[in-house]
Amino acid sequence: MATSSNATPQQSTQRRFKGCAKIGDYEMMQKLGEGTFGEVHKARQRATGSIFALKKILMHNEKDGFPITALREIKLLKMLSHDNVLKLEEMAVERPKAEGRKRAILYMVTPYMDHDLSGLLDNPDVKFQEAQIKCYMLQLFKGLRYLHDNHILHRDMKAANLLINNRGRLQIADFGLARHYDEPVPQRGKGNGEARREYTTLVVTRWYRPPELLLQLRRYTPAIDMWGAGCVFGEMFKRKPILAGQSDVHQAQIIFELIGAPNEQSMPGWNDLPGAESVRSFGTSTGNIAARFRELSPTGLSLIKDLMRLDWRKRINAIDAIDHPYFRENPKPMREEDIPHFADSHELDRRNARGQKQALPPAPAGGTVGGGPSGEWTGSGPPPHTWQNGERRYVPQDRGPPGAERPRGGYDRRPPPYDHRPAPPPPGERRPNWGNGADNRQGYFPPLPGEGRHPLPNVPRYGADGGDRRRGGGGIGGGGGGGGGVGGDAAAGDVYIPSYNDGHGPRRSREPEIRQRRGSRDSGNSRDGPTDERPDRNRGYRDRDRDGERAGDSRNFGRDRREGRTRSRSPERRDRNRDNRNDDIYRRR
Ligand SMILES: Nc1ncnc2c1ncn2[C@@H]1O[C@H](COP(=O)(O)OP(=O)(O)OP(=O)(O)O)[C@@H](O)[C@H]1O
Repeated sequence: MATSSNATPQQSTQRRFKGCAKIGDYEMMQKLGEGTFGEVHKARQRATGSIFALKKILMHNEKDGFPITALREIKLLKMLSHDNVLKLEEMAVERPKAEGRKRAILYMVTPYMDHDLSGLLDNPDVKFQEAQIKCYMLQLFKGLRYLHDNHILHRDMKAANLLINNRGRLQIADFGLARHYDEPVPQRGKGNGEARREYTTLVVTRWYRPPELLLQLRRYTPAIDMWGAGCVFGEMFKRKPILAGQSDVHQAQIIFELIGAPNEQSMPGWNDLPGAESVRSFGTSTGNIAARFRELSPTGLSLIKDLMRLDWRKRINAIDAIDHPYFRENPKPMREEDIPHFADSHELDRRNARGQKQALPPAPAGGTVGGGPSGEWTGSGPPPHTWQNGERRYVPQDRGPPGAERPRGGYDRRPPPYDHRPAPPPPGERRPNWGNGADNRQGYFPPLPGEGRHPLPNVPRYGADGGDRRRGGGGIGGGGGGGGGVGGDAAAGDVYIPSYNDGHGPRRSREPEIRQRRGSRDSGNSRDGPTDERPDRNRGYRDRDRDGERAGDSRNFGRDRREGRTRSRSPERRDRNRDNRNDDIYRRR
């Protein structure tokens, strides 16, 4: 009989990516989730009876072609193999039929996971014990250590992207925003280092977005994922997102209320970041994290503080987080097999249970965080930042010098001298081939619009006008510039506008119209204005789509693409079409 999660992660990580199946090989059972880019369905493989999750890659507008985020996710997941990273088993294709659809629909087939963390925390029947939280956090850190060690930034760390099964296994999912990290990987006891190249700041769902991204630091590091892990850690205790900002400015405000306002000591260089202007008036809060997390022991509090350090250079890395004393004190982390079983809980189930068709509105202003001083140490024993041990453990004070300077804009395919290549993977772990000597990382992933170099040869690009187009006059609301830009040098132009020569001569650059559109958006403080206030399900705001819009990519995707499409096709008709497509896949049962 098919049980849930027949395809165990352990087995699945050892199985090789198979290739492409037909959608008819699967029997659709129920919808598990829907996001900006995919709809996830539970399905039974007819031949084996095993249960899988099929993520249908939504093409909001067929003319736009295959979404670049899906392409990235597939490429990455095919390469990765770790117990705490969701495994892509195969792709399944649904061929076009005679009803007018020209393109095939593609599905990513992954092991079925009984819960996502967001759904689980939202389930009133589920109570987490601290030992269980420790077990999940350790697994999360192991997954992150594997990703970071392999030069991958996830860039969308949040509870809804952490999948859990009834055998206590946690896996990181949703790699649509992930990308290769072109810098030295984090080292034990040395925080997350510093980046030399620039990336787009328009990543990470707002409620989980770190302060440096809100202030538009482009040279960010794996520390952005560690901040998200800190938010998830807190969320497991509070059972709801701990920093539910209503706008980017508000997000920064509630972060500084919780952690303390930035200063040269707590966040060196913050004042020079493009978004600093908007937060200068926030006052001098000393933070209230100790009061907010009274349920945590001093070491637990020290872990959350280490994860949520404003200084991204000193934020704890995944290697050191695994070794944190919190995991050695009682209660000890529960063993995976001892974690109780729960009824399947996915974010969508919870939303349906509440009868919500649309996502919840975000928390009201200042609703969940803030009020009350007390950033000071209130626990018994020594302040957490002084802990040390004689072993090779986390030593917050000793960060060491940053790595050697890397030539700007360089796309040297040779391993740079500072590139600490990871040790060979343990049995059962697969690494992307850039970790195995074949350093083809550049061009491996198609860049999101606005960052990196285009992987395809001979595709002309526009927008490299030499100007720094960071918008917004230094305010958070102005939106960040895109990362890399042409040739990876954001300063040389952060607008990415591919022009596809369709045989009718070169397309005109859309730059003028983009400038115009930007101008109007900027003046309206658009990132915080009503047009941007679109809840991402009930988990904050999805920003990956802004990459597309911001960059003025003719292949605009995500929200903006859908908004564009709304002009010609009503939301009702769009929903009807989607429902029809769903009817179609379920009819095959
Ligand atoms: N393998 C799986 N097993 C069970 N549920 C899954 C699986 N993969 C995804 N889901 C469910 O579907 C939801 C959305 O999945 P995912 O985040 O991959 O899609 P997305 O379109 O990228 O969403 P988002 O817009 O939030 O990024 C998850 O939160 C989870 O509830």
